[in-house]
Amino acid sequence: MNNLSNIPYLKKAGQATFNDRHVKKFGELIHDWCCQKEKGFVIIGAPLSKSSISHSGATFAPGVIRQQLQAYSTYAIEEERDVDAYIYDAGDIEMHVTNILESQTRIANVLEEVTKKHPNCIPIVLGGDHSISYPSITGFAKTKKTVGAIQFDAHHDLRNLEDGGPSNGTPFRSLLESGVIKGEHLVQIGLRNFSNSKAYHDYAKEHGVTVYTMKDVRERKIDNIIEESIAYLKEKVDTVYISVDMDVLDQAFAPGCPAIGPGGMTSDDLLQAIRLLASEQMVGGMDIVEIDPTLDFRNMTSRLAAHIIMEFVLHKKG
Ligand SMILES: N=CN[C@@H](CCC(=O)O)C(=O)O
Ligand SMILES: [Mn+2]
Ligand SMILES: [Mn+2]
Repeated sequence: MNNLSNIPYLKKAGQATFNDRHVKKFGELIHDWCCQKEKGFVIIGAPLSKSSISHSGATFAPGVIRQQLQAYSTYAIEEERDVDAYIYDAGDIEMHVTNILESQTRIANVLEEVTKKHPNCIPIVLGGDHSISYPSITGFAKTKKTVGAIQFDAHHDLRNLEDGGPSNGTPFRSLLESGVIKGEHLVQIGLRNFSNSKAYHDYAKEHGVTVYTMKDVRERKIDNIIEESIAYLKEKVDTVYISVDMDVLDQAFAPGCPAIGPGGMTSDDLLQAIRLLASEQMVGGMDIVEIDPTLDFRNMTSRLAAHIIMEFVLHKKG
């Protein structure tokens, strides 16, 4: 065997990079999943984007978000604290090539299995388009009592299913219609003008969904909105799942979303919302969806997703 490994300075491809002995990379906290039962976080990729109503390469997002986690350090200077958490990477769920319903069933089954076998691990699901939230929350809810959801989104995602089946425009309609979550247990934050229709706003009102538009976000501090949402859900549900559709952000912060537009949230507000939610014990799961890395600029949107994960892990209580 030609043992090149003995040659000084010759390293494995991709590993001949600068290393500072005093810096720990966030990626070093992430371990392969090997059925541990400890408390911690488990990253699961759900690379489905054939269900998107507009062109989407969100199937590539789990891999790109993982790469971004390798780029940052574990040190949070604002808190003067190093993140010290168990994060497992369970890998990606294999999607069916042509059968979207089959792919969604696989997502539900995996979420159910993971949360059943490892009830102390908090799932962080990386989409994929937003259609993955229906099966993800369905699987997650199987082992929980009453589940509520806080959805960050420019859109209601309450579209009818007749016009296109279970797409990225329908996950919350499906969750409400299947009874997995009740309308009064759903809080939507960041809805924007010209991105929705009256019919779906009416549907949301009729079903008791709490809606905070961008006007609410602009006029009230995000802290107040989150505080109010949690106080409201605490009275009604046992567990809260956060669903982050990255198109809730202004196009300036999230160029890698299929449905970009102006007048959205700042990355600062979204990260602050995540910090506040993470510090609530009842928050038990999260997904991040709608990033198409093929549309992105310097992986800005995936970097922000990585920061959402890092702030969530840093601030998580319970
Ligand atoms: N989660 C996204 N929902 C959007 C989809 C936008 C798009 O893919 O173009 C919606 O229903 O309008
Ligand atoms: Mn959206
Ligand atoms: Mn959405």
